[in-house]
Amino acid sequence: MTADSLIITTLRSGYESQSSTALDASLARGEHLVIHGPSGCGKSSLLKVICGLLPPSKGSIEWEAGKVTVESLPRWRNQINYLPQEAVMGGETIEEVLMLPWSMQATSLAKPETVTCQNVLQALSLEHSLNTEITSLSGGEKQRLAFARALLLDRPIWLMDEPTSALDGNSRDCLISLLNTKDIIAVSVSHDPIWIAAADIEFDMGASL
Ligand SMILES: Nc1ncnc2c1ncn2[C@@H]1O[C@H](COP(=O)(O)OP(=O)(O)OP(=O)(O)O)[C@@H](O)[C@H]1O
Repeated sequence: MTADSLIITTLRSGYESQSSTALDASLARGEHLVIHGPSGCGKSSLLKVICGLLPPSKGSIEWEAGKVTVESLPRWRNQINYLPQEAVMGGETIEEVLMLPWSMQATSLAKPETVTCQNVLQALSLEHSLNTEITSLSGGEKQRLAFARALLLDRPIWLMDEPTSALDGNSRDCLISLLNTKDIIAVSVSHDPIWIAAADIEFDMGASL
């Protein structure tokens, strides 16, 4: 494992069944861990613990050779692209949504050029102008727009909850190919067998129930 590996040790949220196995994983750049299992077994809660949105009931997360603690949470959150089940828009137009991290000063990256924004939209087959109203987008388009913003943010760790739930097969395949080109660590929660098969490591939360 290299210094920028993500090491998850016996992690539990406390919302899973007592009999389920805790999560142990070591992920290097370029690797994707997928968490799957029956509805309600605690997948989203575990992902929220990895995000730092919920405290763990047990276990730890290590990144760049340091444990993620309450003190290091702000830095940890700056490493993460969190894509929750319901895509968070935070703006009225595509441009406002893409620029949310910059308008909230949540990143020190330079504001992307218009052409860069147009390129990420095109990479996700979003053929809309930047001033398109969000209310005119479908659920799948909103999900892809959240991915476009994540691409612009260019963070090393992507945490995705049901990333393909609103996508058709083509969009899902496009997203899998796109993620494979990125030098990121990905952890996702999914019920989608094709998404699960495309990941490098599987964690079946239902296996020990
Ligand atoms: N903040 C909370 N307070 C109380 N119970 C919670 C909380 N968060 C989650 N739970 C409970 O923990 C269990 C696991 O929920 P979670 O959303 O993590 O499951 P999941 O495996 O992701 O489900 P699904 O596949 O249906 O999205 C559920 O019974 C849920 O009601």
